[in-house]
Amino acid sequence: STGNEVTKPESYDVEYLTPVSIGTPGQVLHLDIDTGSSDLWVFSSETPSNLVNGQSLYEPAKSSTAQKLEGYTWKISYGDGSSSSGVVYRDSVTLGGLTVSSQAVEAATQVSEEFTSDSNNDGLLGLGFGSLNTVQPKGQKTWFENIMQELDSPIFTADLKAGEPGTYNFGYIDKNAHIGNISYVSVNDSNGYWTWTSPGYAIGTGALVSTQIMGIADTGTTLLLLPSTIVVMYYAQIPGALYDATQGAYTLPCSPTPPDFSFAVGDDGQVITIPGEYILYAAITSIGTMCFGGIQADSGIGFSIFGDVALKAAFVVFDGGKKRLGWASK
Ligand SMILES: CC1CCN(C(=N)N)CC1
Repeated sequence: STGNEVTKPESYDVEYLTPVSIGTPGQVLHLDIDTGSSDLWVFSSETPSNLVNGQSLYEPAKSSTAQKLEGYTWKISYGDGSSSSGVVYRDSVTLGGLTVSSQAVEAATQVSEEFTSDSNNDGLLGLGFGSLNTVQPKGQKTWFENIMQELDSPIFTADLKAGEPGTYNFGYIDKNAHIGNISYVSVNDSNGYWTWTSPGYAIGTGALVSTQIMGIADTGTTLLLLPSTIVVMYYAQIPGALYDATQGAYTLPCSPTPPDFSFAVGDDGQVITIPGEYILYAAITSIGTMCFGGIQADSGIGFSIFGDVALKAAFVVFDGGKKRLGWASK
């Protein structure tokens, strides 16, 4: 089988939300598909109403196929300091027309302020590796791990776009969605993420700098987080760019358009070029002409993060069968 689903950007492409149907009859929630985590959790009838602010709720009591996993709990915290926790059901979950009949659905009984204030986001659907799943006493498989063997090919692809809807495909590669070759690189899943190593980068029209950049392909992170040395080099090319200690981030003039940023993939010379305009992430209102940089340092994380700023410049194949990533321009 194969499937596909449209995913829509929130403002500033901060995240992309995808319709997912849970239970019988189907309850449609809009979830943040996140290759950097491995829990499928949702706002629910068990989320205290003071923590709910417009989100759609999963109501297991209204699903004839919901089964409570008695004594099972989950608790997760994300890179940005947000967190959630709760209880666990098994129920039918359909994404892109593909149904997993018994998927662990984690119902939130607690969510942090960041989630309460994000009224369009009804929860997360993790597509990292199952080793990251937080359910106790037994970790649960992701939706992709559960559907994989039904798929024509054990893969899914991400085609995120700047300021417009993109697509997640399951089980096949849409040749019309990419330009030129797909270059594949091996994935080390030992930390549960889609971890790979880029062999180098280029700034603007400059020559490729050969250096290994180990990072994760992460649809759930908004920006491109790279080693500080590279980030300093990039913003040094931009008059007026500066590290704003109050924001804890690099900022740059919103005009002119800054240089493109390219990263290499594989040993066949493939590069993915991020247009400079993607690096003008958002205007910093109080200062007016200054913008928040779409490239920031990965300090303290231990690896780089190829988040949406990078992913929306590429067609990316997440190959669960061969544990590899494929990158193509589009
Ligand atoms: C290493 C961190 C990357 C960002 N995260 C995520 N996409 N869920 C959390 C983990």
